[in-house]
Amino acid sequence: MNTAIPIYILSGFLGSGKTTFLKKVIDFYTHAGKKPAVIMNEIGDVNLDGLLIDEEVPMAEILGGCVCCTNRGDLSMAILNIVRENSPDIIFIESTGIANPMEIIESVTDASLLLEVHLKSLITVVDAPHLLELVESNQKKKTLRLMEEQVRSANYLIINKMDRVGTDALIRLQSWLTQRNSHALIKPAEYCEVDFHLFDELSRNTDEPQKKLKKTFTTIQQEHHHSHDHVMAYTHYFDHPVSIDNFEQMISKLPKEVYRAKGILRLIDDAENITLFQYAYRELEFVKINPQAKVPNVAVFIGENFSKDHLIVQLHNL
Ligand SMILES: Nc1nc2c(ncn2[C@@H]2O[C@H](COP(=O)(O)OP(=O)(O)OP(=O)(O)O)[C@@H](O)[C@H]2O)c(=O)[nH]1
Repeated sequence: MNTAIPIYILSGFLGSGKTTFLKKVIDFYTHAGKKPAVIMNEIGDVNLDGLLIDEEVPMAEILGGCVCCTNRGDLSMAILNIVRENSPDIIFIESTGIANPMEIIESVTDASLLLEVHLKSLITVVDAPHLLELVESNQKKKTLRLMEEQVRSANYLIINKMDRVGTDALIRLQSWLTQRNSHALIKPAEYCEVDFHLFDELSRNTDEPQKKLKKTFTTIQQEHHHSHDHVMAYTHYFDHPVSIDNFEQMISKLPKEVYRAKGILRLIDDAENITLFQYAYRELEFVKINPQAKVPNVAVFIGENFSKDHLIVQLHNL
């Protein structure tokens, strides 16, 4: 059973409703007897959103810049500290409205090299009237491109502020979103009021076999989802040392959709050392490391729409 602490990244353009969602999802988990923790990143030097969150909830703030551009190491450190100091059951990271989620995913996976956390889901909130206006003005503006990035990386999309648009707008937005991300679950909402039981169930099932997941989605949701093989990051913990030859072979057979992987290995032929591996743009690199604290044997794979099930089989054969 996977005991790693689940991490959820909350993305979405400035003012789309991330904090609104965060407050509600925290209440939901707190009432369910769980201990959530929050990491907030603000471009400015103060965190006003943090004031909206119950002070009992452990919170770390990264202020004065966007973690995706300048302070990536800070986010990994914030995760490490919050886990060590507060032992949460679940962690939410609220990114700045201008963050590129792929960079945040990198920081989370960096942290998962050092302790048992794992990226569970990326939720993107879109502001229905704002997005509609940008889309229909038909201009390839920077903001729209950033929103597209945020939409593409999500596996749960909330079309928020539905009180401000009509049903025809919803149909147009759903079509626009599905064209950019056919794998995410799309939920229209007012004030981010979504079915949190369903949200929790779907998040939990992300680790379940493909078949069961599909069944859950189709029975409860009745929306168009082609596949839930779409994962942003898969974290695998090894319970035994691996052979370097087999490992290299496995990496060489990775589909092109897996564009990044990294991890810490114990190698059969080099049992006394700990080896860090890095894989990017089809190049694999090994570095011996000497960590001060205990580290897990772990590999993290990042990509778009790759088959997690297929990868798991390859990893189990190592
Ligand atoms: N009309 C309307 N307003 C909403 C809705 N959801 C959130 N808001 C309001 O929109 C504003 C921004 O919401 P936040 O939750 O702070 O948005 P955010 O994404 O955290 O904003 P940043 O931290 O600036 O990126 C607040 O005033 C909310 O009350 C909605 O569904 N409808």
